[in-house]
Amino acid sequence: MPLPAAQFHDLRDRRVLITGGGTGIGAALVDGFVRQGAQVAFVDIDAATSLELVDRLSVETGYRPLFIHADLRDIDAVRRAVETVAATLGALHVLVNNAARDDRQQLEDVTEESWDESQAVNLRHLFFMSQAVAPHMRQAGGGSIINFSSIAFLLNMAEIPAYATAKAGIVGLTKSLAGKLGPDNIRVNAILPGMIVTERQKKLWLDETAIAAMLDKQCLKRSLTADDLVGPCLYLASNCSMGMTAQTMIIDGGAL
Ligand SMILES: NC(=O)c1ccc[n+]([C@@H]2O[C@H](COP(=O)([O-])OP(=O)(O)OC[C@H]3O[C@@H](n4cnc5c(N)ncnc54)[C@H](O)[C@@H]3O)[C@@H](O)[C@H]2O)c1
Repeated sequence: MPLPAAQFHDLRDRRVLITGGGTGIGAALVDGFVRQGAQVAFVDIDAATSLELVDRLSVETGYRPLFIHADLRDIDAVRRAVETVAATLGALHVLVNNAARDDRQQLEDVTEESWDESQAVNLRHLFFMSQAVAPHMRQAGGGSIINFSSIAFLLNMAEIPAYATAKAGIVGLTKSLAGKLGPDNIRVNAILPGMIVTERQKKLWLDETAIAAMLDKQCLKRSLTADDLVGPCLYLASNCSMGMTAQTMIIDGGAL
């Protein structure tokens, strides 16, 4: 199903930073913000795929998003990325904290190291990204931070104890940051996707049986794709949602 070509005119020239923008939902978001005429930067650990995206968008739209190759588990690299974006594009208006890695693990196999690794890749950088962008958003007169959580933490899924904990933590983080940053006109909201059929999901976890089981739960009887997240994210970034902060938006085809 093609995306409706909605334009959020206030997003033109807005400076936007997206984490994990190289593939999956993040790549659809980079594409979506570029097509709004925003100035887009993204961070990813996967340089090859990210540079392919930059080249494709450059050919298709004439705009080259700024790609920063960094590992978000490294908090110094997180801070450097924000400073690079601010120095190159100017003070940021929008941060989309999207990067994550939904590794499966059995209860008995979780170690202290694997637990900390999961929180580092799925939770910690969202706080430090937000901390680093807040002064730039204040300078810009306000901003919007959009944190990607997941409905997975509400589904009693046995094989993702650390990931589910991180995704639940993102909702708490969103509400705390919204309370702190609201007086500076910085809004903070979370998106909880349901089953989104991306290349990685198809390769690792989503066989026909898993897709059929989720479609059975959904009200909408089609698989959602990365494009289904673009409109909600643009809306949360735009002033169209200017009264909305500290909220969670569930995009799951009605699975919950
Ligand atoms: N796909 C789904 O079904 C689904 C469901 C619920 C929530 N989500 C959430 O949506 C967001 C995007 O998911 P996705 O399915 O597109 O994931 P994905 O794995 O396809 O993409 C994640 C991106 O983040 C990057 N990344 C991972 N670790 C990184 C690191 N340490 N440093 C820098 N970049 C890193 C990856 O290279 C990749 O480009 C995630 O927060 C995920 O938890 C996805």
